[in-house]
Amino acid sequence: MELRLDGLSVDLDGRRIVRRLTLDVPDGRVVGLVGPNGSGKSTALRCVYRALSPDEGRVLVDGDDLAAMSMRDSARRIAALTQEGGVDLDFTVEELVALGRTPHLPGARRLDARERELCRWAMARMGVAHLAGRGVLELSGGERQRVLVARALVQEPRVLVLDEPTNHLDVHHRLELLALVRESGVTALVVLHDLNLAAAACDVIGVLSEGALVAVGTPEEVLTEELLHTVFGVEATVVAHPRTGRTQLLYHLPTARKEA
Ligand SMILES: Nc1ncnc2c1ncn2[C@@H]1O[C@H](COP(=O)(O)OP(=O)(O)OP(=O)(O)O)[C@@H](O)[C@H]1O
Repeated sequence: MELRLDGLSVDLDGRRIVRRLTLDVPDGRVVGLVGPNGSGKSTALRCVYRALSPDEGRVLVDGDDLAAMSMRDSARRIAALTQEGGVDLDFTVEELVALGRTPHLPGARRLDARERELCRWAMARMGVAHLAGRGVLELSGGERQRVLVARALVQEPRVLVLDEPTNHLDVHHRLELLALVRESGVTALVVLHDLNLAAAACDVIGVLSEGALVAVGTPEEVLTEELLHTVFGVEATVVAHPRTGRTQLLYHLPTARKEA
């Protein structure tokens, strides 16, 4: 299933936050959206999971305009792991994970045996099976994040939208999560701050700056020393990973300016 952001513009409080953003996520590919703080990444993603309607442009899923779909219909196709998808009700872990099935449950139907097995699989896959009976409010930030990923998995989405999914996760779980997204074959659009993780995990990277897409291509094409300097204001040396050959960045700490 392919996702297309087609000329999206978003105005908030009279300010244009996203400017004519067009970006394709081909079927089964992982596309990263990166950019400095405040460049409009989360705002663009919010249009995809329908927390916002764009002022211009459309979001297309396999050519179908999201705006013309029912919320339930789009929730069957798209799962989102968001910054605002917090948990404020005291569900147990297994209850929260089971809620991922909601878009697929007509009326008050209960989970069937396959769906219960799917929930167990997702909790095991995210390493939270041992927390099944615990209240989600008692979990650490990283545990909770992994529970939310398990909930997104049981939704069995064709498109996954992830806003900074590695927040709160230790390095092991960061790598596991991105490997899982890659292996799952799901079409994924993911906002990442860590450019080395983006380079390792994404087929294509789009770079937003002040709401506009200023570069798009493979990590190797996009993550140049010049772009890092002009868009992010950092100095870095671009190298090829000695084992995988993929682009990686070695950052230079800014030199402290000496007082005159
Ligand atoms: N509801 C809102 N009302 C007004 N302005 C908003 C609103 N939400 C976001 N903004 C502004 O839009 C701009 C882009 O915000 P957004 O969260 O999309 O950026 P981002 O690229 O995801 O940033 P970060 O990397 O810091 O998470 C920011 O200047 C922000 O202050």
